[in-house]
Amino acid sequence: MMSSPPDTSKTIKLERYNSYIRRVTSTKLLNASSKILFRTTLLIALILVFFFIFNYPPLSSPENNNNHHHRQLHTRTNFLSSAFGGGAAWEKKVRQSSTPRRPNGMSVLVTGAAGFIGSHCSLALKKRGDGVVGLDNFNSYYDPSLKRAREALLKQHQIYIVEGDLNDALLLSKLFDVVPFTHILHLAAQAGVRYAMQNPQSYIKSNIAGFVSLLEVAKSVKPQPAIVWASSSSVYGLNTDNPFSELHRTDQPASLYAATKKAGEEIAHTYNHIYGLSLTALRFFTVYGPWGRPDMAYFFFTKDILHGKTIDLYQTQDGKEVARDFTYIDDIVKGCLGALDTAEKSTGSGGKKRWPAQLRIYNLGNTSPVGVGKMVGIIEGLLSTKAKKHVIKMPSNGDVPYTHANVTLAYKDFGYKPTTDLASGLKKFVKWYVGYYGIQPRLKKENHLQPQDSS
Ligand SMILES: O=C(O)[C@H]1O[C@H](OP(=O)(O)OP(=O)(O)OC[C@H]2O[C@@H](n3ccc(=O)[nH]c3=O)[C@H](O)[C@@H]2O)[C@H](O)[C@@H](O)[C@H]1O
Repeated sequence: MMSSPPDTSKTIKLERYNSYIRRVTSTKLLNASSKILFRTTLLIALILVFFFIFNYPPLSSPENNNNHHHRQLHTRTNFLSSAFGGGAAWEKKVRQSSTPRRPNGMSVLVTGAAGFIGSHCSLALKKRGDGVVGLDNFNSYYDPSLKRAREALLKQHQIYIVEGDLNDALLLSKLFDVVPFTHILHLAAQAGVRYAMQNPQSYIKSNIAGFVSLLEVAKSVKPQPAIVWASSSSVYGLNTDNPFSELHRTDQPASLYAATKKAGEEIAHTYNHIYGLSLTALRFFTVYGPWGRPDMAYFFFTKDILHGKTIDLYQTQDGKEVARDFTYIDDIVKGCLGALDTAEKSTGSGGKKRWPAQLRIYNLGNTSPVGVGKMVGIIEGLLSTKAKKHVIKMPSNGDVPYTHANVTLAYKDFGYKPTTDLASGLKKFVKWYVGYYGIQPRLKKENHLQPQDSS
């Protein structure tokens, strides 16, 4: 008799049930362990964030940490440091470059260090043993490759230029965290009188907003640095008294460029008055020389004459030649260093002044104006090439007919005495120009125009 098959349905059901329980349990276990993993990761992340916000090791002097505003900026910059190449290696470069090599040497932040006057002043400061760190945004107002070449020259002298903008308050604050600068030589600006009609906002951005951004940081740090900065002969505008004295009126600017420089002088007054910042404005008069600015007339006249291109020579409305108190770069550098050397310490702390601080304005010119026709004549002689001239009435574009500096005040306070006449200065410029651009013009032997590499 065939026995009936055993009834397995119950066993199968039980096994299915068991395997279902096993699957559910293992999934639950898996879920539980991922939850633990997720929560642990979250906790670690929170601890890290907390650590970075409140416990990041301070880079600044202990005084800085007393300043709440400054500390807030400081904390935020730590997060951004990678954005502008911060970090240990960056800080080391900044520290090395800014360390003075002479007793009681200065530690100077030079803004616009890749610019014409900025690069010359940085080199002069470094050569005499002061510490220098540059700041420059390398904008393309004129050929940035010239700015890069100046940067390379400074690098050969162990001067580091930080690439950044004046309006980047976090970067400025970070720089002061790393170095307690004793001085700022503020030369970064949107220059050029006529370009202001093409790009007015760039003047507001650099010369007003950028200046205020720098002053805001300078007034907050402890100790506050002393500031020497570039104003301009153009502030005399429509003034007709001659030679221009610091006592003459400067409330009639002829260009937006001049207006922003004049505004800078008023803003400087405010920061001196409220916060006790020591501020010195230098009114530069048409500065020229090796490594100069390609947007300036002497520079592009040289280029155009060499290329056989016609140049425009401006005349006043009544048919007179326009003239400038052209000032050679080496004289200007001496003036800048003299102003830095006689700058007194700022007097503010914790957001207000403790007692009145120094506030100064000086003309730095050459004291002997030269007509643009004569200037072109000198260049023609040096290049042994006749210029193709197009004499026109000065367009109404912000230009002024005449500048002439009285420098008595700068002489009295720091011995400023220009010593280079236009012919000698232009000779040095042309030597540099033909060397830098690798040009061999039909040089007269007697001009001795062998290329040189710097001034
Ligand atoms: O002292 C300053 O504070 C300023 O100096 C400089 O301005 P300026 O004195 O105007 O120099 P610059 O342009 O070289 O013109 C020189 C002469 O050539 C005449 N000029 C100019 C162009 C032209 O095509 N033809 C011409 O005759 C022109 O009429 C003038 O007579 C700086 O650029 C400026 O940034 C600011 O720092």
